[in-house]
Parts: sequence; structure tokens; C-alpha cells
Amino acid sequence: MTRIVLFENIHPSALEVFNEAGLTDVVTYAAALPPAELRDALQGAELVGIRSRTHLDAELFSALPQLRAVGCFCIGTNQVDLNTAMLKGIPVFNAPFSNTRSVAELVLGETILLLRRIPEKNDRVHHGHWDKAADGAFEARGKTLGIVGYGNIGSQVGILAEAAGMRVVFYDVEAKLPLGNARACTSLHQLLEQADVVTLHVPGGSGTKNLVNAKALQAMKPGSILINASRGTVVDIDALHQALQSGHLSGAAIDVFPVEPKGRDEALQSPLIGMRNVILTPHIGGSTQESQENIGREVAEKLVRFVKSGTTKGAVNFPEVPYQDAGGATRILHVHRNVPGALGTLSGVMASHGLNIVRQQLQTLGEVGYVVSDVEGEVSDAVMAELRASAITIRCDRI
Ligand SMILES: NC(=O)C1=CN([C@@H]2O[C@H](COP(=O)(O)OP(=O)(O)OC[C@H]3O[C@@H](n4cnc5c(N)ncnc54)[C@H](O)[C@@H]3O)[C@@H](O)[C@H]2O)C=CC1
Ligand SMILES: O=C(O)C(=O)COP(=O)(O)O
Repeated sequence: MTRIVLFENIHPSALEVFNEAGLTDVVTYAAALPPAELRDALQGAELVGIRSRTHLDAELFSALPQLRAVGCFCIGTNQVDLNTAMLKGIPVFNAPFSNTRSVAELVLGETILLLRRIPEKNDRVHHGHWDKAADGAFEARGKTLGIVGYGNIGSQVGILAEAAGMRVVFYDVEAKLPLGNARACTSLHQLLEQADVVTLHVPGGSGTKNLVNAKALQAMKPGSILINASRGTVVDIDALHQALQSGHLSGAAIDVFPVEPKGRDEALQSPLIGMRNVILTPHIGGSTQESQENIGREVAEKLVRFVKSGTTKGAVNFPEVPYQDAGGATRILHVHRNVPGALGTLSGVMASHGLNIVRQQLQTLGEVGYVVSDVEGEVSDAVMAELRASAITIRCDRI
């Protein structure tokens, strides 16, 4: 029985998908666990499901030789050591689209609220003040929204913002098709110096660490606004604090932080706490009923298809072998070091045991190759043992 362990309150739609597929050994945890507890909880697990708060590092992968695949029930995969997972023959799947609309809607809402200084006005009314004034309050119509990272989320934010009458510019390291009337900037600086509101939608990781630093903040227009619902590492939070305190920026909405609380009962530590016209949210950009239900289903289906057929389509770190029906044959999933003659070595072992290959697919990615072979008849334990013992083999399974 395939043991599946799910963390971080993954939506029950995932459980439904696993159960419908006959995978009923599912253990669920409501929260992310610290490293030692995480390792214990994962003993014997073949599949693991996480969201953005569970870190799967090289040490953990080494302690879990039975682990076959990882499902990130979110978009970001920077919390997983993807390279180590690949070298150990473990594909990592995610849900690249399901929560993108939720983030985009939140960003549009925050744009309008911050332009009107609503966080500050809301707080004042709650504390017995009635400052009825138009000072510092602006319409979104006619303002310029600068989108940094024009991928699945950034491009949707642009469409929603244009519907509200905003002018949209974007900056991306890759060439992108501008949607609606959006215009591409040739540099981050060009975007920063013209946008009234800057919103960040780049991935986390070393390539975007402190992308918005003191210099970038200084380049932004006086009185402009920063929104970050991407990753906490993208913004130098102390520099942002300074820019807000000096009044150079008039507001900010921050959903993600360099260090985030580990659970419900831990308070966020941030210099931004208590600042005027600053919205702080607990990393809920993608947290809606709709998105979580869809993500639960989407990622669970990818894991089920991998377990049942070996397909790695949609894996973010692994050679992608598309789905193909096994047509009654026995299927051998072989992950190997990508060296010359690997396919010949593998086929040679099968031939020496009289196995006839009816279908075979090979894909490679960097140092790893993945072969899905359909063979006639039974595949004995002796064949599997010989395949596993080969010097090129990383892992080998039979379906
Ligand atoms: N706050 C939340 O709850 C959520 C946060 N996210 C975060 O949002 C990020 C973006 O999500 P998607 O739009 O779906 O990703 P995506 O991969 O579709 O788009 C990211 C874009 O950023 C661009 N990019 C990469 N490095 C860049 C750089 N240095 N400067 C400018 N552009 C750069 C890429 O070329 C790509 O077009 C995710 O990686 C995740 O970290 C995603 C979902 C929910
Ligand atoms: O999808 C992402 O990358 C997110 O940041 C959302 O993460 P979460 O599932 O809310 O922990």
C-alpha cells in the first residue's frame, strides 16, 4: 500500500482523488512540522504533499530512501531542493495555475485600497476618529501599474488593472506577449521610475533575492506604492521600512516575508508592523476556497498518474515522460545517470532475461535519464534486482 503524507492543511479534494484511485493510506497534518518531526512523520512515506512552508532539503531526502514523488500543493517550489530530488530519482509536481486568479484579485483590491489610504482611514475610524478628507486619496483610473514578472499571475493582474482604467507596464527577464494595452519596459529601472503602483510577481530563489533593494526603492516615484505577494526574499524589508518611514513611498501591501511565522500562534516579527497605510497579510495571496480545492485535485491527480503510470508530465525538476496507456503490459520505470549507452544497458538486461519490449520512452534532463519500458508478460524479482544493481541505476520500479 502506497503511504501518502500530507502537510499544511491541504484541501480534502486531494484525499478524494487519492481514495478514488484506491490510495487509502493517507496521513494528514494541519501544519508544517520542524525538521526532526517532519523526518519522523515521513518514515515509510512514498508520496509527500506540502505547501509553501515545509522545507524538503538534501538531508531529509537522504533520510527517506523510499520516497518516490513530491507534490507541492502551490505554485512556488523554492522550498524543495529540486536538484537533490532529481538526482535521487524523485519528481516534484506543483499546481502552476490554480491559485493565480486569487493572487491577481487580491493585488487589484490592494491597489485600490492603498491608493485611497483605506488601511490608515479604517484604523482611524476604529480608534474613534472621523478624518473625512480627500488628501492623499486617488482613483486607480489613469494611474500606472508596474508589474515585475509578467508570468501567469502578473499578466492576469494587468488585465484586471486595465479593466479598472489603469495604464499597465511590465518588466520580465523573458520576452512576453503583452496582453491588452500593456507595454513592456526594457529595464526594471524604467518601470520603477514611471509606476504609481509596483507589484512583484517573480519567483523566489537566488536570482530575485533583494531585487527590490534600497536603490530600487529610491528609483520609485515619490508617493508610489509597493505590493509584494511573490516571495519575502524579493524585497529588502529594512530598506522598504526606511522608504515608508521617510514618506518616499505612500503605502505597501506585503503578503510574504523573509522569515514567516511557523504557525498560527506565532507573531510576525517585522519593522513594518503598525505602519500607516501598510497592509500586512499572512501569506494568503493564493488562499481561497476555489483555489485550494482546485489545487488539491490538480496535484493529487498528478501524483496518482505518476504512481499508476509513471508519467512525469508537469514535473518541475525531472525528465518529462508523457502519459501513455500501458495496454496490459508490465511497466518498468527506470531512473539512471545520464551517461552514453544507458538505454542499451537497460535494454540489454531485459533482453538477457527474454523480455520483449513493446514500447519504450526515454527523456533526459541534465544529469538524469528516465525510461518507461512496457514489456510483455511478468517481470521477475531477479530482473528487477539486476536492473537495480546496475552502476547507472538511480532507482527502478515496476508497475
Ligand atoms: N502569495 C501567495 O500566496 C502566492 C505567491 N506566489 C508566488 O508568485 C510567484 C509568481 O507566480 P507565477 O506568476 O505563477 O509564476 P510564473 O513563473 O508564471 O511567472 C514568473 C515570471 O517572473 C519572471 N522573472 C523571473 N525572474 C525575474 C526577474 N529577475 N525580473 C523580472 N522577471 C523575472 C519569469 O520570466 C516569469 O515570467 C511564484 O513563484 C510564487 O513564488 C504564487 C502563488 C501564491
Ligand atoms: O503557491 C504559492 O507559491 C504560494 O505562495 C501559496 O502558498 P501556500 O499554499 O498558501 O502555502
